[in-house]
Amino acid sequence: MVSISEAYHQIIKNSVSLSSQFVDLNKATSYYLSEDVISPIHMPPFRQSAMDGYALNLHENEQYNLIGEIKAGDSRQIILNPGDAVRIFTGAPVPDSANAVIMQEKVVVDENRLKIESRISPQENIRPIGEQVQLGKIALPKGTLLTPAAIGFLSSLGIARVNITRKPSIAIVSTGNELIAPGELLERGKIYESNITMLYSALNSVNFHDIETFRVKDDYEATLELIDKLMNDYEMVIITGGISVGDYDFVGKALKELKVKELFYKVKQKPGKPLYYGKKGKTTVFGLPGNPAAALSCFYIYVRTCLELISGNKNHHLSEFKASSVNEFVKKGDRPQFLKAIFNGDTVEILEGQSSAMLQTFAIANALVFIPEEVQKINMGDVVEVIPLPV
Ligand SMILES: Nc1nc2c(c(=O)[nH]1)N[C@H]1C(S)=C(S)[C@@H](COP(=O)(O)OP(=O)(O)OC[C@H]3O[C@@H](n4cnc5c(N)ncnc54)[C@H](O)[C@@H]3O)O[C@H]1N2
Ligand code: MOO
Repeated sequence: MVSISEAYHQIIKNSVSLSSQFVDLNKATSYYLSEDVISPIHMPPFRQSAMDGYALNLHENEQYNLIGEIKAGDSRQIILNPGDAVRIFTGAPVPDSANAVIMQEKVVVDENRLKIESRISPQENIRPIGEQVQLGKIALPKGTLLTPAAIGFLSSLGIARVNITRKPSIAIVSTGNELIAPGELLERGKIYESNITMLYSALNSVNFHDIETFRVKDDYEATLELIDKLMNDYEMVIITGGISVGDYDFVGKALKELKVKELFYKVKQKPGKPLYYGKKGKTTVFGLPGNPAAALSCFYIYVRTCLELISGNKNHHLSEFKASSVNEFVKKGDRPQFLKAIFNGDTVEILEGQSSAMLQTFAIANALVFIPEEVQKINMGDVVEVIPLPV
């Protein structure tokens, strides 16, 4: 059995970025850049007006001669002498001979004469060439998450394809004779399968979509055969159930037989003690406990960390939040615990019903509270560590 920090460290040590691939920018959302993007242009590419108003060649006096107009998209240069003004609009190119733009609200216009009604400084309301980024400089560094803002920014530089770190192909497997599908008759001893749908949804919620699902009975040969095939066909295999010590828990035995390198098995934590992590060739395998709430906790803490790292995220942190508890909690046993909770920014409520078989509490939680090994009791007002959950 390893500690939580040893387990986490093993994941950090063994999770290597997948290969990179060029994709169209409109397919790149939520991927990480696999290399620096160098700007192919100055942005903005020309001196741009930041306001609708008048471009001026400043002089001592408040009176200007209006000599023309420049709209957004125009390319012509107008030459202004000191005391000249041109009508200009937001985004239009400011003539080289103009040195300020005044908002139209701050002038009075009479035919071709213009009087400015407030002080104006040189370069006011002009966006200089390359203000955001200069040609040849790093626009976004390797490892940047391609959010809508990042995609928009790259688009503004005329970039249509980007080199991203790939995300893994993922197989989710449920094990168990007791599992039936929705619509099937709920005979005594059976339960509806929920881990596959839950993990599928959890993966989608953190932007992983290349997923196939599989079911296997508590049968050693069938388990061995399926895992063997999946380890060859997928880059990540997430198995739920059959990883504990019962006579019909065949996952550990199959992984051993298949010579998967065990990086850890069993973590001193609650829930999720029988968690397994291993690798064979290009494929990572997690054996999650069958108990649904334990499986989901392990997903958020360990599987997601691994997914982020192999997908090129260099800055993944589980939690940077602290909040004061609005209630008391007494820990049973000495294992560190991840507790389902509701976090509202300053305070956090630890929920009733923490059993690893219960999903109802998890369904209303938006965070996990971490209780370290040495803490036995949380008092009202104690500051605790909070891990927010993705929605
Ligand atoms: N003698 C011991 N027994 C157990 C130990 C132990 O240390 N010694 N650990 C317990 C803990 S902690 C956990 S967690 C479970 C984990 O067991 P498995 O990972 O082998 O999971 P199963 O036995 O297959 O199932 C456990 C539980 O979860 C339900 N389940 C499984 N798969 C699904 C699914 N896809 N959808 C919904 N529910 C599922 C299953 O029916 C069981 O109720 O072991 C303890 N035992
Ligand atoms: O580890 Mo189990 O998940 O405590 O019930």
